[in-house]
Amino acid sequence: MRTVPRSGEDLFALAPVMPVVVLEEAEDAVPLARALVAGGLPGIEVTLRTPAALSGIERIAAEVPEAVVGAGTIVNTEQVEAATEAGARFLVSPGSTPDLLRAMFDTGLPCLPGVATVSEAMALMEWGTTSMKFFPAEAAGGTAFLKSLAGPLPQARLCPTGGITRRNAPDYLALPNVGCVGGSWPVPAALIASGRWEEITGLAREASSLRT
Ligand SMILES: O=C[C@H](O)COP(=O)(O)O
Ligand SMILES: CC(=O)C(=O)O
Repeated sequence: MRTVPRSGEDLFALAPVMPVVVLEEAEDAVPLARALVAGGLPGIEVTLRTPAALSGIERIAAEVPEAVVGAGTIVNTEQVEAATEAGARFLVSPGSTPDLLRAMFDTGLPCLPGVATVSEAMALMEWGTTSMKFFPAEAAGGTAFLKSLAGPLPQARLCPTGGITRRNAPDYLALPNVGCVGGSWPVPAALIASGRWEEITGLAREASSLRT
């Protein structure tokens, strides 16, 4: 069944962890997505950091209807267009600039623009959104930053990413302003490169049971 996320909150509701994928080979996209879905992680962020990323998004969107594939590491307006054309169902950026935000929101897709400061979170709320990525989470203050942010900006809901591990993820997920966490730990490059899909399903299963 195809799930259609309409908001950042819908993305947060998919699973406690959003795997952040760096795809070297487009052929790996479909088995990887199937492995993640089988482990309970249907929301998948494929970062636009490799030449294979857009083709990978296209393949997942076409062939794995149970997955909700989005594009990450969007840093310019051309990538917004390319990701949308490839069939991305949500858009993620590591940071926020006015031109990028306008292009992302114009698509009508759910978006998680990146913030690392209080002013950036406030600027995003002026755009009318309370759903955002907190990047780079560990380097920019981690759980202490999020606890402080919840005082003045309790409406902001974030997906911390960058330095999250299976060990510190529960500390983030316990916070009321964390919608989900993002991380590469369920999708290690070495396991993808050697096609060890069952091991990835195992990591995904462990990640998907982190909360509740
Ligand atoms: O830049 C963000 C990463 O792709 C995800 O962060 P991580 O590798 O620290 O989990
Ligand atoms: C940090 C992240 O998720 C991104 O590169 O979009």
